[in-house]
Amino acid sequence: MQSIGIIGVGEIGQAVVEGLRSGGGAAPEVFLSPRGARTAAGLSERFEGVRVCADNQEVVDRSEVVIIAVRRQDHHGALAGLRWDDDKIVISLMAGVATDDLRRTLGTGAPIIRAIPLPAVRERRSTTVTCPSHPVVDSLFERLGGALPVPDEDTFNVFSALTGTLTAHYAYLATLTSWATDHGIASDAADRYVRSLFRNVGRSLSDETRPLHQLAADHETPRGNNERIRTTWFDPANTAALKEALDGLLAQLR
Ligand SMILES: NC(=O)C1=CN([C@@H]2O[C@H](COP(=O)(O)OP(=O)(O)OC[C@H]3O[C@@H](n4cnc5c(N)ncnc54)[C@H](OP(=O)(O)O)[C@@H]3O)[C@@H](O)[C@H]2O)C=CC1
Repeated sequence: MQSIGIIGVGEIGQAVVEGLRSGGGAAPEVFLSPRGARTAAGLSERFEGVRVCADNQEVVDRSEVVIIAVRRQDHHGALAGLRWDDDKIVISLMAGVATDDLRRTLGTGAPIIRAIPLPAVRERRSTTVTCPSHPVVDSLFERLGGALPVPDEDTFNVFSALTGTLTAHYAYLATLTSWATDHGIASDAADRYVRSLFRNVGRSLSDETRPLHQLAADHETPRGNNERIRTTWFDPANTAALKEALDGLLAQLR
């Protein structure tokens, strides 16, 4: 692939460009849409071969692969009226926009692939779910940390819902910290300790030989403190509430 365009240069668009340009190797030319002007200008200053286009049509015209990374509510405004040749490859990062709906908006027979890269693609450390599998798209995301192709949008939406749990995890950690400060611990000490605890959890997750339930068991002394919190807080009602929230999100994504 020689050229890649990005329509919507925000948080995730920027991370993709940084990932493509970090780590060396031949990188495609990158053409950016002009909105998100400061971010786009910053990227073109930092990286050779990254240019800001005059408008979204120029991004499409100059690129073999076009990544759409605008917010769902902005996509009609960003895309309506653009002309797409059928030999383009379109990658949509927008959560909750079905491929058939996007095809109607774009009015093209070009392949449309949905993908869920996460900000860690900037360090080439995120596994990106793609749907359906496409050799060019999968090899692009392999380069950014790994591709996990899935065959249909029902499956894709389940992964998309899982992605929606990330900030709840950070909020959980922040709640632990604030509980400690309520008990008189200095907030910087609580913050430092909670980060240290869960950084080690992150490291354990890299060991893919142990299933997740076994990781939990391996960290738990029978009738010890961890078992107590797991069974008194993460009880069946709490588990059901989490699954219900995920079901609600999945229904909205379909
Ligand atoms: N953030 C993430 O981790 C992930 C996000 N996504 C998806 O990617 C999409 C973007 O998310 P995110 O990067 O967080 O959002 P941001 O709000 O950070 O970025 C969206 C960008 O789109 C730009 N934009 C708005 N309208 C237009 C237009 N008409 N033409 C060109 N660009 C336009 C905005 O410009 P301006 O600033 O000028 O308004 C902004 O720079 C969403 O659909 C989201 O679901 C998918 C995977 C992960």
